[in-house]
Amino acid sequence: MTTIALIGPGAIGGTVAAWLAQNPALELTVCTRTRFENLQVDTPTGVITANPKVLTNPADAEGVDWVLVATKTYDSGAAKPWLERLMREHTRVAIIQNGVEHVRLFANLVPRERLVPVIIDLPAARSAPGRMVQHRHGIISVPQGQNGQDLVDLFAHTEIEAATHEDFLSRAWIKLCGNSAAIIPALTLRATGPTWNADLEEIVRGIVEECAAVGRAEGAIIPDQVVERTIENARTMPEGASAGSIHVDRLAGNPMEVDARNGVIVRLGREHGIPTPLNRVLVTLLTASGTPWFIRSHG
Ligand SMILES: NC(=O)C1=CN([C@@H]2O[C@H](COP(=O)(O)OP(=O)(O)OC[C@H]3O[C@@H](n4cnc5c(N)ncnc54)[C@H](OP(=O)(O)O)[C@@H]3O)[C@@H](O)[C@H]2O)C=CC1
Ligand SMILES: CC(C)(CO)C(=O)C(=O)O
Repeated sequence: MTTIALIGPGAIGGTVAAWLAQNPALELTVCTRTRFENLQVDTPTGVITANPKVLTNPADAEGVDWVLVATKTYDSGAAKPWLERLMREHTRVAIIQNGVEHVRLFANLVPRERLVPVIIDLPAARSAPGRMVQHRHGIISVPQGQNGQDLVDLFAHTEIEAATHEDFLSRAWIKLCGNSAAIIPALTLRATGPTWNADLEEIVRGIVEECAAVGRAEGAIIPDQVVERTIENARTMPEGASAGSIHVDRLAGNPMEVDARNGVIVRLGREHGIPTPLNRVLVTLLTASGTPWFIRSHG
């Protein structure tokens, strides 16, 4: 029996946990902030359900073989009390988050040799605690090596396609290029397709080209088609479509992963001497437009 604890059962964590729980050889514990009874995911091939052990207090957690962290990047620190209880000498910790800083964010919490960064392409949303919709087929990418392969094996029974990659760095930056453009709909609260024009195209191109330039300086191989594909996706984004989790967070008045998705382009760009004026302006504006804490707390 392999024991797994998943921290952060939101859109991604809840979906991943429900898929893993379909294998009775995996003993799953879900570490949550908001209690729920069971998991139910509407997947592209039907509804799956699961009844994992649910914990709300880190003091109740015990050592496991694997910890999967699926909090937002801005909640990474919240995983600390859970990790302190769940980790034993052999425990490996997979970080399922967007961005390119999985290792940096958890460097002071998990020994590097037991940390597995994960990139997930899987559009999902949460309608209520424990209730998720998985909109499309999911893909998981991890670095090559024993840890990566062992994580991939955990997903063998699922419909999520997991694979190791020799050049994980490039996978992460290519995903970030796609994610970087979502800052526009998160800011305007409109799909980009219906208002597309040459000026908007120049802005989207600039955002993604800045991301690609910084990624390449970091050592990633990013083909030009990645930039063109991202522009095409933005150009054809239909009215009413969601641009993904950052857009959902802005609409819900939640904190946003602005720093992990676009701020990082500015920060690392600065280190490499690469100008990132568009990302800088948009990060500043989106950060300034975030819902103030007193509105979030008091409605
Ligand atoms: N949604 C998507 O389609 C995709 C998201 N991603 C990435 O995956 C990551 C997760 O995103 P997503 O699932 O959308 O985020 P959600 O906001 O849906 O879920 C985050 C979860 O973390 C939980 N959490 C926060 N703090 C704690 C804590 N102290 N203890 C336990 N749980 C905690 C939240 O609790 P609570 O239930 O109280 O809110 C919530 O369940 C992000 O990096 C995102 O960018 C990647 C690909 C697609
Ligand atoms: C665009 C998407 C859904 C891709 O998996 C994503 O990464 C997000 O919403 O954060």
